[in-house]
Amino acid sequence: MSLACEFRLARGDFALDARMTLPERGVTALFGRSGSGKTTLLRCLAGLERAEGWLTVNGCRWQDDERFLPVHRRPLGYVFQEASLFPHLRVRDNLRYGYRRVPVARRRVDFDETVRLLGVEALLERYPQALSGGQRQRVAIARALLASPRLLLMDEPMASLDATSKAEILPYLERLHDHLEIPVVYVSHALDEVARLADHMVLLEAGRVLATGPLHELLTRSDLPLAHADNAAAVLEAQVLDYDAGRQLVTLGCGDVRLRVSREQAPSSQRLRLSIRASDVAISLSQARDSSVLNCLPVRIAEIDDDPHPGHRLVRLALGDQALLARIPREAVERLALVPGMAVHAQVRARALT
Ligand SMILES: Nc1ncnc2c1ncn2[C@@H]1O[C@H](COP(=O)(O)OP(=O)(O)OP(=O)(O)O)[C@@H](O)[C@H]1O
Repeated sequence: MSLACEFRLARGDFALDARMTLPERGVTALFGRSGSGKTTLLRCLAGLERAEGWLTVNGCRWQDDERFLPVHRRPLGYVFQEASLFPHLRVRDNLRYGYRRVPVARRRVDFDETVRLLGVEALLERYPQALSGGQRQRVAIARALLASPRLLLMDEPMASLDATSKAEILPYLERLHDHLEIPVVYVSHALDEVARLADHMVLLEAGRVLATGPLHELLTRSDLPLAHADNAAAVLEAQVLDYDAGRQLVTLGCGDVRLRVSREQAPSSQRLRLSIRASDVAISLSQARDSSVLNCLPVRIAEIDDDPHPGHRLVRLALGDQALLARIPREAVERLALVPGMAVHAQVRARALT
């Protein structure tokens, strides 16, 4: 366990009352609708807000009833919506600024490696005003990492970017999973972004933690709002097993399950994250061999729930030890006499996210 906290804070009508424990590495998404308290909680972690409660990071007490480590003494990186680089310094000097302030013995990152990780090698001699929004954010992230933080906080780092810049920066953010050995707390209210980047999730509602856990679990829990969203989707981690170049078809393994995805090439990383939208899953009683859908998987019905669209029902399906969601017409549930516990087949259109 690497980060645990409990915070209470009142701001006008709003009250934060949050307790959470985060894993020692990986990206945790702080997710919730606007005004649920994501930024406030992030600011409490940073010491920018003086909440009541306590915070332990990596075994060190940063805050409790007796002590309060001020923001400048907390070894953390903070990336804001808008990159705040020094305009009068070249990228290289912006990056060196935080790096040099850390004594050599306490440095945990290599300058060149971090520059490569964020792909900013070619930008080092430029000034911030000569960078695109996405490039500025990559420099801001590199600068935060070069200060050897024990915790990286990111507050909607893509919120001010257009779609092209978002697409450009996403692969770099994805790389953070594999390379960083510190917890990353990532604020977002975009489900698609979270599905792509996060490993864990803390779901906030009106200042309280509604649920916390692995991303794939929270996305498919029918007692939580995510499963009922219009773009509800399950996320699976899969490994490339085979690539048929002629047909541009990748076969992926996810536990004992085999899935196929159309793709122009198999990724060199060999690991893929798949998103399977509830609206892209159909159910059949037998294995449909005369369907154009690439995947027809044996599954078991775990739960049938109401859906916000009254003509539909939300069906949770157990696929090995993973879960899928299917949004299917109410009429089909009746006609096929679907009930929990039943073995059926899921016709699945999967999208590779990476
Ligand atoms: N200084 C303050 N004084 C009064 N109310 C505040 C103050 N700071 C934040 N709030 C209120 O606290 C609530 C939580 O705000 P916060 O910015 O943490 O939410 P959020 O989930 O990050 O929202 P968004 O997604 O819109 O950024 C909001 O209702 C906000 O109006």
